[in-house]
Amino acid sequence: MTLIGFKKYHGLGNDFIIIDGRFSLLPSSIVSAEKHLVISLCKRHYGIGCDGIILILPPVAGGDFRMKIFNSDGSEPEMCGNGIRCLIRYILDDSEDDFVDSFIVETLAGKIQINIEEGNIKVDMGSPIFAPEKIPTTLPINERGIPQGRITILDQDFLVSACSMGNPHAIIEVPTIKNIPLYEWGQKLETHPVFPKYTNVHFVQVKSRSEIEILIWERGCGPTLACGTGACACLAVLAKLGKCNDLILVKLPGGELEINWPKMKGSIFMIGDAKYVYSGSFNI
Ligand SMILES: N[C@@H](CCC[C@H](N)C(=O)O)C(=O)O
Repeated sequence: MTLIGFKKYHGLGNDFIIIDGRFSLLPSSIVSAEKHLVISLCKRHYGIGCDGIILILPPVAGGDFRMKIFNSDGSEPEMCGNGIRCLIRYILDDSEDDFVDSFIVETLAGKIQINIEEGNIKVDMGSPIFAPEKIPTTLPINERGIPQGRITILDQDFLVSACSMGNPHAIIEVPTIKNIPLYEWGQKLETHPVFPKYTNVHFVQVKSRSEIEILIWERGCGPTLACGTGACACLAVLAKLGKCNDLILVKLPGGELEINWPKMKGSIFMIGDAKYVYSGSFNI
């Protein structure tokens, strides 16, 4: 049996256990994230309980470290906005050097630049991707350059827009997010065939040109309290549709994020923090 230490962090209630593999080799069942192990650790009420597991690993492509993340169903997404803030908060808490305020994290979605500004974590989330084959989606591009189309599930018709922030997102504007049957609709939309690698799903209420509120169903997790990549994808789609400014406040069930896409060109920036919850260990 091997004892594995972890620390739990959350970003607006999107919670992760972080396992640090920078300085010692982790057992192969952890690094390859054996499905049954991830599922049992993430299971609420029966396991530690979290939306996902983050491994911090030595860099392989010139970054400071590498993030490997697993959803609570054991699948491996390309990127996670709240997760990367949790990882950076962990690094800052763990470090004795107060002067480091810039990091490069390697992810499956590429290298992510992070800066610490006035105690907040500012993440360069990269440019939104609208090319259908890169999301991937079979939805056709509309006149504003967004993959968009109608999807019918459970006798309901939805106008769905798609965008990738390294991982796929489906965005559906609704008059109000109250009374959305998230479990019924989320599951069906996540696995709809127009998204061959499945998708994260966001129901969005536009409150003004500078404020939106979203309800989230995450790929491989189900409902979560926040989704950083999703908040960026919502801004990208709504800004391109001419419905919001390039700097907005995104209200999520777990709190608020400031998202900025300066002049709608290049990278989107996400500003927020993450919090330590507790430490523990488990045997495998
Ligand atoms: N919560 C995340 C996204 C995590 C990955 C997602 N479930 C996927 O499969 O793409 C975030 O904050 O971005």
